[in-house]
Amino acid sequence: MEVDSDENTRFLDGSKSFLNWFENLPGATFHKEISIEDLRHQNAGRGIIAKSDIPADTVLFTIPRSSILCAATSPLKELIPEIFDLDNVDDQFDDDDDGDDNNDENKSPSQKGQNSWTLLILIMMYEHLRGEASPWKPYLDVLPSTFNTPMFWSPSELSALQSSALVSKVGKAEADAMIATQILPVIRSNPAVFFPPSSSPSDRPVVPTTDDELARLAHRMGSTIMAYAFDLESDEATINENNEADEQDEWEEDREGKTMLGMVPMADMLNADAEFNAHINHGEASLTAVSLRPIRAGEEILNFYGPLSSAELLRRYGYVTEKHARWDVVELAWEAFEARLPERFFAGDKLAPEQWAAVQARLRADDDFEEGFVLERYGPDPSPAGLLEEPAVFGGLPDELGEQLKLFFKAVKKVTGGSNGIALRALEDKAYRKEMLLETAQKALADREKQYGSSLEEDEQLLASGRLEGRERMAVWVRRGEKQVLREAQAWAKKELDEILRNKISEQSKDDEGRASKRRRF
Ligand SMILES: C[S@@+](CC[C@H](N)C(=O)[O-])C[C@H]1O[C@@H](n2cnc3c(N)ncnc32)[C@H](O)[C@@H]1O
Repeated sequence: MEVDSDENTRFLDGSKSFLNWFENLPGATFHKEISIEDLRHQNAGRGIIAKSDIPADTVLFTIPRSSILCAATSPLKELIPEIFDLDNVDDQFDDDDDGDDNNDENKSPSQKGQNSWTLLILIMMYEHLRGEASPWKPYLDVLPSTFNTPMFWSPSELSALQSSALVSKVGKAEADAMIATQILPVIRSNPAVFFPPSSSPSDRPVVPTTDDELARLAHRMGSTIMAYAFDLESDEATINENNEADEQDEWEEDREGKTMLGMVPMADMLNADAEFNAHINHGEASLTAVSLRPIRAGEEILNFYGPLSSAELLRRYGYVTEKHARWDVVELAWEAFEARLPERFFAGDKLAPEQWAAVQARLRADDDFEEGFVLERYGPDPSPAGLLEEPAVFGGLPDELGEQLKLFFKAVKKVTGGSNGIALRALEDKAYRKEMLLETAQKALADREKQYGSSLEEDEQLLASGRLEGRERMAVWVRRGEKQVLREAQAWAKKELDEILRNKISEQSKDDEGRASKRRRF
């Protein structure tokens, strides 16, 4: 990657000032045998490298909690206390069902408590707009201003994902709506807080003035949070669970199941992979990065972002790695599966079109009805030392798909008044139902594969050619991974069906032998 020399200098100076700022934080430590390095040549921004061999269980750096940028440390809490009111959260965009939506309908978004996500966006925007006055300035300066997450891809870049479910999860429209209704009203209602008259205007960044500019800044902060922020666990968590909560403990949001989100300087300089060698421990007064195993000189110090598929890694962090492919998944819509049912199972025992429609409606009205199913491999998580010790293999279709097939046959039985012989047999005979499941799935999976615009082999060739770069390569990587899971699922279903067939043949020949020996005896 060509980088101009000014940009290069800014990048390297940014790392130096950040480290200098960090090392001067009261309570911070930074191991003398590690360093922040420029990894742009491998499209990985900054990362931390071991300068010499480091034993296991070494504290690599310590981050005092007071330096974390979050609801507990932000001065915004004194300036706009109402948005910190966690009992009065506008959860329009909070997609968990924890029932903590205590909206007062008469209040404007600027008077309501934010969820941890929107609150941190506001906190970061506030610090950004403070410029030199922000105590976090050297840290904010090394955070990214551009991203490779699909949120920022053009329609043509997105089209390279073909029919990956990732396309529907990018969430650009939802993010735009969240910014318009949750973020901008707070900023517009508090101009003196976000745009104070500056004694020295050159100290402040170019101030975004239009809604569009502010929305762009909010997107940038939202995407930074997505790729950089930590859920702040607390050592006090167990105490709190025992109902002996220290009311002074600001490190826990007092909402069940939710921890505060925070930006943790230095911890977020660690890149990550599915095999890793460091872990962030959350202590009471500080967080520490600790080596999980011996790290050799020159090795990158890596964290773990979780067992994420390539698509999810790309969606949240804007990169993909070979090792994460073990968690690749593919989604199969029930509709695609159902489309393959009539031809085979009702060929001789047909449902009239109106009966078929009634079955579909009945099934979809069931509380347990699922629109789609996730196919995944099975394999152990990384070991405590951060190593993957066994490969992940495709080991079966989701149980829920089999359960929904049963539900489907119950609907057929109901609609036909118990006159459809195939449905009756399928409900009684588990082995028969399994065979149907496998045969139908095999066809539906082949159909799903065809929904992508290119074949697995073509994608493999493309990736092997070395001609792909950046976003296009990552898109091809994601769709190739999904097709790979589809192939493995089809191979698995075929193997299972072959075994059923072999068992049937051997049962048959046992029966034939039995009859022959009986005949011989008479
Ligand atoms: C928490 S930050 C890590 C520090 C980051 N490299 C930086 O320069 O600020 C997460 C971001 O780092 C990059 N990243 C992390 N691990 C990576 C890896 N193994 N390969 C490439 N990029 C990686 C991605 O851009 C991701 O969104």
